[in-house]
Amino acid sequence: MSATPKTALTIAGSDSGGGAGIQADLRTFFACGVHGMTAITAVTVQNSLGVQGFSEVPVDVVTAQIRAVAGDMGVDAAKTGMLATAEIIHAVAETLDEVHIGRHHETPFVVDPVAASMHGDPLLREEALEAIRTELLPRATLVTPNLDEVRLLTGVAVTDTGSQREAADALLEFGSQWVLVKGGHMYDNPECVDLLSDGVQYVELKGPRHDVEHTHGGGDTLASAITASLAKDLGVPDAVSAGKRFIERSVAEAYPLGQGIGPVSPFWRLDHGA
Ligand SMILES: Nc1ncnc2c1ncn2[C@@H]1O[C@H](COP(=O)(O)OP(=O)(O)OP(=O)(O)O)[C@@H](O)[C@H]1O
Ligand SMILES: Cc1ncc(COP(=O)(O)O)c(N)n1
Repeated sequence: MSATPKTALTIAGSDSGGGAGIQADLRTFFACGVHGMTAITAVTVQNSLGVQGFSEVPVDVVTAQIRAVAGDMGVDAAKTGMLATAEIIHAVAETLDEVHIGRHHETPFVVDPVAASMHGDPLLREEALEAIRTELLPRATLVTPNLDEVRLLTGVAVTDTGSQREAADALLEFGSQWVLVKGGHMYDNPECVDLLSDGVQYVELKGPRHDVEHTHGGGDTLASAITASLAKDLGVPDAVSAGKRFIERSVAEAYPLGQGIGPVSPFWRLDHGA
């Protein structure tokens, strides 16, 4: 018998292509050595060319999955990805309080405010943005938006590292403890600069910008790697630094798959032998 590893819960949508969503989260948790658990919110029909459709999971089944694992196995850290509707967000927020997950409890909670796929296909109903602002962000230990999500949530258009700081301040107004404004979409910057802040500290995490077109699942992989480190009791700045190193290697090792955009790869962390 082995020692029980730390546990991480992802509340997100399934990607049939295996590169993003629940599948990206689980393979990242595995590569980071934590036991992954899931509450599936929606089933997408998706491949490397985009999202062809999705069906939401009934709200009571979403919340029952959270209660089932939290009540029995225990959760050391949790994250959200695709939540699809305001109704699901509302129910998830209430259930997280019930099982003591979030910034006002002991268990850290990362919100990746997924609004659309990288192909531009919507994964969140428009009216649900307000539920993310008012119900999820006040409960978040950390929120990890990309630049499109920053604009949707705050109205701030980030074009450079100066406006990244303005966006971080605007996001913190909604009540999360920390924000990470991801800079992957600042394409004219030769580096990928993500800004982490709690309103007191402003930390720029810099890495090389790899010249790869296959970055599907990059945001999910980063948020999951951070969640795995939080589950292992790292503080937020250390967990985010570890996550940034993890995604930088995973982008460098991304592979083509299908006719469109292939996934980033956490396989580098594993033993490639045999
Ligand atoms: N070409 C790249 N080379 C290295 N790191 C990258 C590259 N593109 C993105 N990153 C990093 O990957 C992470 C995700 O960033 P991004 O801003 O692209 O988020 P996202 O849009 O949610 O991701 P995606 O849509 O790919 O799932 C960030 O840490 C970012 O700096
Ligand atoms: C189920 C699900 N969750 C999240 C994403 C975002 O990932 P990406 O921005 O790489 O398309 C996705 N495409 N599908």
